[in-house]
Amino acid sequence: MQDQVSSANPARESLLSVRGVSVGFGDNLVLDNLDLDVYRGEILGFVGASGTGKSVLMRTILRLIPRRAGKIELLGSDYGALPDNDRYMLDMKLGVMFQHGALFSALTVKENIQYPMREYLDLSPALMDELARLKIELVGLAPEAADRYPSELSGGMIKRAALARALALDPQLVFLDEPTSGLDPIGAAEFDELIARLRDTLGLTVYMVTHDLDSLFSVCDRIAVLGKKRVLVDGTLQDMMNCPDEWVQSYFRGKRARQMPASRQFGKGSELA
Ligand SMILES: Nc1ncnc2c1ncn2[C@@H]1O[C@H](COP(=O)(O)OP(=O)(O)OP(=O)(O)O)[C@@H](O)[C@H]1O
Repeated sequence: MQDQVSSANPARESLLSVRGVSVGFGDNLVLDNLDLDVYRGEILGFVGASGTGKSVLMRTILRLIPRRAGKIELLGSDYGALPDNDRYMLDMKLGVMFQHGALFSALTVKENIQYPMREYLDLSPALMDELARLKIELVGLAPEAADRYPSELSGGMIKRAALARALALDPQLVFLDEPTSGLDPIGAAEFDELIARLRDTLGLTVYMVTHDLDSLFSVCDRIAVLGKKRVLVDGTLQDMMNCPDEWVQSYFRGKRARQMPASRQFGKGSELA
């Protein structure tokens, strides 16, 4: 692995393992020989300057974009090498929340949540209603939200409904693309708390693309920084502080970062320099 600063830990179970991945469009090589791990039970915050390829990597992991080289293992399996039925089972263990929610506008919240259930499971309408009700409660929406259409929801409610849909099949690993973007600071903090609670209560593993320093400081167990077409550094906030890269320094030691209250500075087992 080139000169990446890494906290790769063979003792922990990696639910997502990315090795030597390269992705490009024509002459534009966006990712070059990139390595990354996400470990069971953690919230990984994935950051990087605009246009560095955070969405491209997430879409590549989800097989929405082909890669030119490299290997990706999800929950210990190489998707491409699996028989169809095992791929189907693997898909069910992954949840995705795209930026802006991407709810189906013609479906109610309940119908949106039930969409993956209809696609992957064969359940009675009564059971699907009960499951949707539980997911709605889990993400902190009022029961009445079930019959509302996305156009009738606030930004925060849309995020929660999209999270409920991502959790519809009880996934092990959830991908969140900028989950707090567009929310006011209180709404964003509440959403962060919800994600942390789901990690703690459901043992959820979370891959979160974010620009939100609050989220990085308060709920992420580990951070990975994308730059120069690869992961420049990954680890705790302390690792970010010690990274000599100029962008990492200005991001984590810049004015916005210094304004963070000490009480919001980092979860599990790490301390600020
Ligand atoms: N479908 C595509 N076809 C061609 N180029 C693409 C495509 N998708 C992304 N790119 C290019 O890949 C690069 C990385 O884009 P990407 O959207 O992943 O950046 P990002 O880090 O997610 O940015 P932001 O933080 O602004 O969302 C950009 O140069 C973009 O133009």
